[in-house]
Amino acid sequence: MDVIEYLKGVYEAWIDYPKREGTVITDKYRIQQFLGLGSYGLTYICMDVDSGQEVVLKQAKPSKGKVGRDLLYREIGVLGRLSHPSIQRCLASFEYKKQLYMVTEYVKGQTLEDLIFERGEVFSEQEALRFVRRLMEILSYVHEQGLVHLDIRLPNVILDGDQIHLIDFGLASHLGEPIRAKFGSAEETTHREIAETPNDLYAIGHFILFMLYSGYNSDNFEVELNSGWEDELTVSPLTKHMLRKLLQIDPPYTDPQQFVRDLDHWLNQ
Ligand SMILES: Nc1ncnc2c1ncn2[C@@H]1O[C@H](COP(=O)(O)OP(=O)(O)OP(=O)(O)O)[C@@H](O)[C@H]1O
Repeated sequence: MDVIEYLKGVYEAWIDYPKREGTVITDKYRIQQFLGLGSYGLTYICMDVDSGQEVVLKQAKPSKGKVGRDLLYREIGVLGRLSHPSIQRCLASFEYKKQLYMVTEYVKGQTLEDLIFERGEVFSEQEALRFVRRLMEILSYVHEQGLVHLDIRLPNVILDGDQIHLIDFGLASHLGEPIRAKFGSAEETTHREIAETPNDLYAIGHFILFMLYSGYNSDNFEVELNSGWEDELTVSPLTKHMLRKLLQIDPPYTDPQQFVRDLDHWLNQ
């Protein structure tokens, strides 16, 4: 690494350094906990001191400059179009000391990633398909609004009691738009795919595999997920059929409702 790159890294880490707990933004949002540093934002749990409500505050990463702001503006625009009990509402957006912020509802509960990998939750085939059927209701709503989520993954699905929430609309695109790869990722400049519902269905296929592998005894989870799930998992022929279509091994579902019909058929048999 040359000296310039090194100094740039040090400078970025310094300007992106998370704010301390207790810091108050615009006299209204008191920072309670830093949640994480994403590809273009810093996210905190805050207390809205006026309403006493816990909210999530996302700040565009200062080091990403205009690009970070544009991506956060985009996410604000996407959330503004959505109104669904399982999707966090955008409560406000504002500029403060030349920084852009977005305020959304705080979703309590645990991500599917934490449930499976930290708490060791195991999902049977039926439980996994029932869960995904409910997730498809949320996703169908998103698709009906002309959007594709493009980041359906275990950490972006939260279970709060019996309620499922879908979060992280940072990559969401309008149907037919060219897909932007995750900011800073290796494919950033090479991705040319168009955003379509099968992109989300493909991710749903992987999502189901992760849920089904929760009951699989092995030390080498990742490797096996990418290789022989058809040999390793014992699932019904219809589940295998659905997975092969979702994962585009067989001709994919062109309409998500075809998948929902197959799911309903499985669940009602
Ligand atoms: N509304 C929310 N309620 C609860 N937790 C949230 C909410 N929004 C984000 N989080 C959590 O905050 C953390 C940071 O989220 P954020 O979307 O900023 O970045 P990321 O998802 O980690 O990265 P990237 O932006 O690169 O996808 C994640 O752990 C996420 O689960």
